[in-house]
Amino acid sequence: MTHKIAVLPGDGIGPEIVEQASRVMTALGLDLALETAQVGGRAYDLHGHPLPPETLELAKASDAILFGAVGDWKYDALPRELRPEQALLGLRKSLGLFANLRPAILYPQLADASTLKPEIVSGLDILIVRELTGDIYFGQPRGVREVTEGPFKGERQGFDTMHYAESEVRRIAHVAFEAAQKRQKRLCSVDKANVLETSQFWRDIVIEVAKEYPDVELSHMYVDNAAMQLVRAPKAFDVIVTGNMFGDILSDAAAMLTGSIGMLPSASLNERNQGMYEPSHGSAPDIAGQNIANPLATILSAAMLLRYSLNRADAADRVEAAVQAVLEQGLRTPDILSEGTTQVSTSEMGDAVLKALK
Ligand SMILES: NC(=O)C1=CN([C@@H]2O[C@H](COP(=O)(O)OP(=O)(O)OC[C@H]3O[C@@H](n4cnc5c(N)ncnc54)[C@H](O)[C@@H]3O)[C@@H](O)[C@H]2O)C=CC1
Ligand SMILES: CC(C)CC(=O)C(=O)O
Ligand SMILES: [Mg+2]
Repeated sequence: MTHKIAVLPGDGIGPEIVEQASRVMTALGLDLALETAQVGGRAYDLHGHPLPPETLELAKASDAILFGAVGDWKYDALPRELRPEQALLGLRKSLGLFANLRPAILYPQLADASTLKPEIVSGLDILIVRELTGDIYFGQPRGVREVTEGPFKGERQGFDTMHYAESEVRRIAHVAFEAAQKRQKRLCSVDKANVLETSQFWRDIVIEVAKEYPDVELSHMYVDNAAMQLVRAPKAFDVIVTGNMFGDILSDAAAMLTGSIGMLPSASLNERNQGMYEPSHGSAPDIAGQNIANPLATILSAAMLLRYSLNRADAADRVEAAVQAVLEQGLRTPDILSEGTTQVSTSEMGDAVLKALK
């Protein structure tokens, strides 16, 4: 059976890193049909919208999506609905991709690349489960309004709305408990229940769901402390489950434990295990077009695609082993370069992974 994969490179470094991941997927010799479409600022330039209908249709009709990144400073003055980032939010919402899995693994070869001491990060293997289609990123109403009473009367005020429905919390909690069952059976739910009603509600529901998973040890942590613990003693975590905004922030922090944000892949899944796979980082306009971005997060995202959406754990293992092999050979893009290693470009890193594929 041919698997249809939508390839959406996007902006900035997106096309450079997705090219390498596409090459790796093609080289596996599987029955895959890769089809590319425009998304983000590039789609806005060409079609007047960051998520053109043809791109959305292709994504919906595919078994899985390989996504690069979107965004560039030059689009920041556009109305919100036309900004490149809306394409990503639109895809997540339209496809119901509520479960975002962000594994933060420190490959032993990169112990020196992390900004943290090797003893703090060596052996690190944590999984952040981020809710992806709710929270303040999608809550309505939002906007800018005039204040009509109180100390700020007459001023303009920006506002957003944070909310979570019970079913939204339940389904992401189930994903996280099930993931924990397959790992060290420890789940930490991160919230801000000491301040936010939404968070207290989140916590109450997670405690209810926990009754179905007596074999998983559940703990709770406020997000400010979680940010601190991630850099103080990250190995104390196994699986973290959290809301959309806290997960966005904590996963960037976790990325630095692995040496670089260029190493952190992600899978965004819906209830049918259809998925969008993308690096956790953005379009990095500061390094775009220079052939220096790290493509490994995208290549590892392709491995997650094979594992979760195509049920090809064997092929995923091959890709992950090839990434390990190139790191073992000492090959590094500038973001993970350390003493005694060899600097390579984005495309040379892709070449090396292809060569290392068994
Ligand atoms: N999933 C997506 O498409 C996301 C898009 N963005 C967008 O990306 C643009 C830039 O946002 P930033 O906040 O700067 O975040 P960013 O993740 O693009 O970059 C942050 C820093 O990490 C570096 N970096 C990122 N990926 C790298 C890689 N593969 N190899 C080496 N270095 C890498 C960048 O050079 C930069 O110094 C904005 O327009 C933002 O809205 C941001 C986050 C996610
Ligand atoms: C551009 C944002 C909506 C996405 C983001 O920062 C992320 O998913 O990590
Ligand atoms: Mg982010």
